[in-house]
Order: sequence, then C-alpha cells, then structure tokens
Amino acid sequence: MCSSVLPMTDISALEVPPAGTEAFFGAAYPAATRYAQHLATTGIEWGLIGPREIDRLWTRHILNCAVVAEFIDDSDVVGDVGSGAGLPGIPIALLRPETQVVLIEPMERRVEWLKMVVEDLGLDNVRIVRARVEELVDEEMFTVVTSRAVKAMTTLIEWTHEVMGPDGRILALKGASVEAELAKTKKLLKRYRLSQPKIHIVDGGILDIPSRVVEIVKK
Ligand SMILES: C[S@@+](CC[C@H](N)C(=O)[O-])C[C@H]1O[C@@H](n2cnc3c(N)ncnc32)[C@H](O)[C@@H]1O
Repeated sequence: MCSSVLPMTDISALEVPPAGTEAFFGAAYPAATRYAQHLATTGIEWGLIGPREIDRLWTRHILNCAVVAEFIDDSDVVGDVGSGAGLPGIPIALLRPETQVVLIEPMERRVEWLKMVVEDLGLDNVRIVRARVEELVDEEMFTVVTSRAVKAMTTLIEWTHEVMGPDGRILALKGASVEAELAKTKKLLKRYRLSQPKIHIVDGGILDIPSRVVEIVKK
C-alpha cells in the first residue's frame, strides 16, 4: 500500500441540493450535478476546493454563483476572472448555453482541472485561457467581467477596465464587507468613467442566504 496516495473523498458527505435546484437549472441539472461531483472528488483531491466545503458545495458555491446568471444575456461574452474551480463561470455557462464564457485562470494545475471538467460536461460555450487578466489587454474583450473571491474591487477595476467594451459590466460576487471596499473605488470610477456601483441582493428563489452582486457599468 502506498501511504502517500490521497484518500478518495467520501462523496456521501456531498450536500443534498436544496429543493428547487432541479427546476432552477432545468435542462442543465444533470450537468450541474456532475459538476458538483467533480468538485467533491477531484476538485478536493487536486486542491481546488477545501475539503470542508463538501457539505455546502451547492448552497455556498454552485448556487451562490449561479444566481449571477440572471444578469447575463445570451449575447454577452463573459470573462470570469480568477475562475479557480470554475466559479462563477461554470454555473453561468450551464444556465446560459448560448453565452460565450471565458474562464481566466493563471495557475497551470487549475487550468488542467478546468479543461478536464469542461470537456466532461460538454460545455461548448466555454473557453479556458491560462493568464493573468491584466495580460489580456488588446487580446480579449468582454461585455461582462465576473469575479468571486479574487481581489478587492479597486484591484479588479484596475485589472479589468481595459478588457471591457463600451457598456461593459463588472459583476462581482462579494461578502458583507462590500461597502467598505466600494468606498475605496470612488477615484477609479471617475478616472475610468464607470458608473456608481449597484449592490443586488439575489436569492434566485432558492437560497436562504442570498448572494451579493456588485454591478459596475462602463459609461
Ligand atoms: C481564491 S481563488 C477564487 C476562485 C473562484 N473564483 C472561487 O470563487 O472559488 C482566486 C483565484 O484567482 C486567481 N488569480 C490570481 N491572480 C489573478 C489574476 N491576476 N488574473 C486572473 N486570475 C487570478 C488565482 O489563481 C485563484 O485561482
């Protein structure tokens, strides 16, 4: 027996999705379930998600991110900055199969995992770019930039204002301290001709603890 081999994650601990999840995802529910299983197994074994997250994978991660999709149109081109394990990019791609979603992630191992999962889920609308987002100026242009748990709003604005087209939007999933973060963005909003941030509290009709989505629009 080789003791260095990682133990396989006990998938029986995977959170049961809340009532209404199947209806929420509709035709994408089987793929969403498979994505949850990937996160709970190889996602944990490869270090993309912490083992303690397994009993809140649906509520705190997949659904917490999926509710952003209500702000996204079929014609959008979404750049998910610091996608990590595909959050929020993969739930968006599942719910918006006509929307192009680009997962931007610099770390090689994470990119390898994303490639494996995106292929397995058959997500034809997803492209994976291994890069830091600030390296993509003049290479990529998005109508929407999404982000969760990557950097403070000031850094996110500095990194992304040049990869957003006219009327481009930032949709950032943020925690309770968002007001303090936003207070530091005033000069940047003016400098880069961005709108005042709107904070949307979204439960998608399914979450007990709603997500906080900060929306900033390029004027
Ligand atoms: C804490 S993880 C969050 C992952 C995912 N968004 C989530 O909510 O679970 C932050 C991710 O941002 C990536 N990252 C760090 N700097 C970046 C940059 N300059 N451009 C794009 N991604 C970056 C990291 O490699 C990491 O995967």
